[in-house]
Amino acid sequence: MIKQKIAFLGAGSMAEAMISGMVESGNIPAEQIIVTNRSNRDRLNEIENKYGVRTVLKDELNFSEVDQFILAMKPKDIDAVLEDLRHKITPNQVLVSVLAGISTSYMEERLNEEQQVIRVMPNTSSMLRESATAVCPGKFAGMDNVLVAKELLQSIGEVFVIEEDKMDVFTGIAGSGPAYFYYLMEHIEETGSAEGMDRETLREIGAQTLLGAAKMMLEQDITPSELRENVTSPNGTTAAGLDALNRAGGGNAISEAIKGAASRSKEMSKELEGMLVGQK
Ligand SMILES: NC(=O)C1=CN([C@@H]2O[C@H](COP(=O)(O)OP(=O)(O)OC[C@H]3O[C@@H](n4cnc5c(N)ncnc54)[C@H](O)[C@@H]3O)[C@@H](O)[C@H]2O)C=CC1
Ligand SMILES: O=C(O)[C@@H]1CCC=N1
Repeated sequence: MIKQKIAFLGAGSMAEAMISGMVESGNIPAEQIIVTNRSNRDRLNEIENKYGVRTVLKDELNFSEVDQFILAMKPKDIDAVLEDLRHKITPNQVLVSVLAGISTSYMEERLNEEQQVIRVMPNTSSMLRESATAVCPGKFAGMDNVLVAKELLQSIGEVFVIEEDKMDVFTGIAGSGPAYFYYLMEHIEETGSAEGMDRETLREIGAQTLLGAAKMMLEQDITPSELRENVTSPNGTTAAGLDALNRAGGGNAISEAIKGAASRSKEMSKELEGMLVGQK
């Protein structure tokens, strides 16, 4: 059971997915989770009523009672948040950031000396405790706090400790990844309904097919290529489908999606730095 007190700075969709999974897991009591935003009390009330966590506006937060802050605002708001936190936090407190594209050094440089920062990348499947989450400690993060952050994140899915230079591609694969599968499902529904099937049934069929394939990959000791070959009879339907997929550039499209998201992630800290220079 996690004993630390956690405060979410930000109460949007990513924060809610994490809160939901954490509370559901029972690994941390809801009363040890405090959720804040800038001014939207209705949203805080909604979160409080749904999950039983404590909520306050950010300016009402008692900073000294918090062990780990989870930064869950948009990347564009990071400078204002760090400027505010710099004056309020102490070196024994930890900042866990879910922000895409914002490096640990970007945050460390804008805080007081030797502040503990941990960069993480969950995804919205946290809500069902099925996230694939990356963790990457900054250079001042203490091992005991990294372990607590890991334990917290394990309550919302699988955790992968990775090096920071892999964080952008991880974001392209797993942070943004659910959207690619939803996009795939949108096309499955579109195509099936054009053939006269109803969308609700198609959603179940598509999702079950995806879930089955995901479980085969996780639970069988076989590579995806071998699994694909096992589905593909010579001169059969799968061969025809894969051939059409290749001709339409399916494999390349997936690579390009990951590279596009990763390159956007790389760009984001730089863009913020550019914005600051531009303002001077
Ligand atoms: N949505 C997703 O699938 C994922 C999002 N992320 C990251 O999570 C972060 C949040 O994303 P969303 O939840 O989608 O955004 P969102 O726009 O839904 O939520 C942002 C929240 O931050 C609050 N906020 C802004 N400034 C604040 C401050 N100074 N103090 C406290 N709260 C403040 C806003 O009021 C809002 O509640 C982003 O940085 C994103 O890169 C990471 C992984 C996946
Ligand atoms: O689209 C974004 O920037 C965020 C980060 C990963 C998923 N959503």
